Amino acid sequence: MAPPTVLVTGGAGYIGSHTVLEMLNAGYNVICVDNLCNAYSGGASKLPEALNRVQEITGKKVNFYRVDITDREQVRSVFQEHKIDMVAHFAALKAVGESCRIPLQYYHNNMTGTNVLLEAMADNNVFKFVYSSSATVYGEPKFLPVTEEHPTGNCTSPYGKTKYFTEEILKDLCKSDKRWAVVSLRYFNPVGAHISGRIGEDPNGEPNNLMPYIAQVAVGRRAKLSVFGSDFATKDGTGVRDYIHIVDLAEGHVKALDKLRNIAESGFFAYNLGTGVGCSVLELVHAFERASGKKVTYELVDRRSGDVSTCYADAQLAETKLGWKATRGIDKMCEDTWRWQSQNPNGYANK
Ligand SMILES: NC(=O)c1ccc[n+]([C@@H]2O[C@H](COP(=O)([O-])OP(=O)(O)OC[C@H]3O[C@@H](n4cnc5c(N)ncnc54)[C@H](O)[C@@H]3O)[C@@H](O)[C@H]2O)c1
Ligand SMILES: CC(=O)N[C@H]1[C@@H](OP(=O)(O)OP(=O)(O)OC[C@H]2O[C@@H](n3ccc(=O)[nH]c3=O)[C@H](O)[C@@H]2O)O[C@H](CO)[C@H](O)[C@@H]1O
Repeated sequence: MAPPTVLVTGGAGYIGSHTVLEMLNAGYNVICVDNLCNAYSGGASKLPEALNRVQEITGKKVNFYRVDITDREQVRSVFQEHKIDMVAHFAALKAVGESCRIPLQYYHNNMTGTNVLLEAMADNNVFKFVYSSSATVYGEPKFLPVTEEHPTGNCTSPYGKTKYFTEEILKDLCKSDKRWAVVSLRYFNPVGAHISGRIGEDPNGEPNNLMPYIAQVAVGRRAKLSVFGSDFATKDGTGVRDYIHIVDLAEGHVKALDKLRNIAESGFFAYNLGTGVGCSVLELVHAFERASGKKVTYELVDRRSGDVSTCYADAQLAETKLGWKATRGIDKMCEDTWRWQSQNPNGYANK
C-alpha cells in the first residue's frame, strides 16, 4: 500500500518542521504549505531554510508551496494538485501579547484560515485532521495535573480563544458528519531542538517564551533574563510549567497520524502532550547553565499579567490511546537547545 500523503500547514515553523522530519522518517509523504509570515525563507533554495535542512537530515523530499491558508483559491489548488489523505494543521499566529493588540488579525488568520482549510478538506473528501491545540485552552488550572476532562474555555487572550473556539468548531463538525476523525493535541510547553542542531526554534525579535530567551542570554545575544514573578506558591516562588521536548512532541503527531490512518472510528479526540513533570523558571535556568557551561544572568521582576502559577499535564490518556509517552527530560531539552543555539547564534539567518 502506498504511504499516506499528509498536508502539513505551517510546516516551515518550529513545531511543523520538527514534525515533518519525524513524519518523513516514519514513511509518510509530506506536502507542506506555509505563507512564511513567521519562518525564515532566505537562501538560494526555494524551500524555507528549516525545510531545506529537514531534507538534508532525512535525505527525503519535502514538497513545499508558499500558500496562505486564508486564501481559498491557493488552498484548493494544493488539493487539486495532490491526493491528500490526512491534514496536520500547525499554521497559526501564536504570540499571546500581540493577539491582545491585534485581535482581528488573530481571529482572521487562525479562525478563518482553519475554516477555509476544513472546507477544502470536505470538498475533497479528506476527513482526517490533527490539530495543534494548547494547554492554554484550560485557562487557570482548577486542579493538577490537568487531565483532558478539565473544563476548557476560560482563556484570557484572543490567541488562547482561537485555540478553544477551533476545538469547539471541530467538535461540532464531528457531531454533524460521522466521516470526520479529529485528534486535537494540547501541547504543554514545547522546547528543545533536533539532536543534529540543524533545526530549532528561531523566534522573530525578542522571544516571548522562556527557553529561547534563556538560550539567547547564554549565547550573548541578550544581556539578562527577566524572571516574571518570584512570589508564586511554588517550590522557589517562580512559575512552574510542563516543558516537553520538541522531538517527543513531534513523535506524538506521528502516533496521532498512525491512529487516524488505522482506525475506522470517527469523532473528536483531545490528548495532552506533556511530561507530567513541573519545572520552575529557576530550575530551567540552572539546568541550562549545566548543559551549556554558560552563566545565564537573570533578575527577578514583577509577574507577567495573565501568567498562572503552576501548570502541568496528566499525559496518561495519550499513553493509553496513542501509545505515546515523552521520554526526554529537562537536561536533554537544554542540551539540544544549546547545540542549536550555539551552532546557529542568529537562528536560520546567517547574519
Ligand atoms: N510553540 C508553542 O509553544 C505552542 C504551544 C501550543 C500550541 N502551539 C501551536 O502549534 C502551532 C505551531 O506553532 P509553532 O510554535 O511552530 O509556531 P511557528 O510560528 O514557528 O509556526 C507556525 C507557522 O505557520 C505559518 N503561518 C501562520 N499563519 C499562516 C497562514 N495564514 N497561512 C500559512 N502559513 C501560516 C508561519 O509562517 C509559521 O511558519 C500553532 O498552531 C501554535 O498555536 C504552539
Ligand atoms: C501568557 C503566555 O504567554 N502564555 C503562552 C505561553 O505559556 P507560558 O507562559 O507557559 O510559556 P512561557 O515560555 O512564556 O513562560 C514559561 C514560564 O517562564 C516565565 N518567563 C517567561 C519568559 C521570560 O522572559 N521570563 C519568564 O520568567 C513565565 O512567567 C512562565 O512562568 O506559551 C505557551 C506555549 O509555550 C502557550 O502558547 C501560552 O498560551
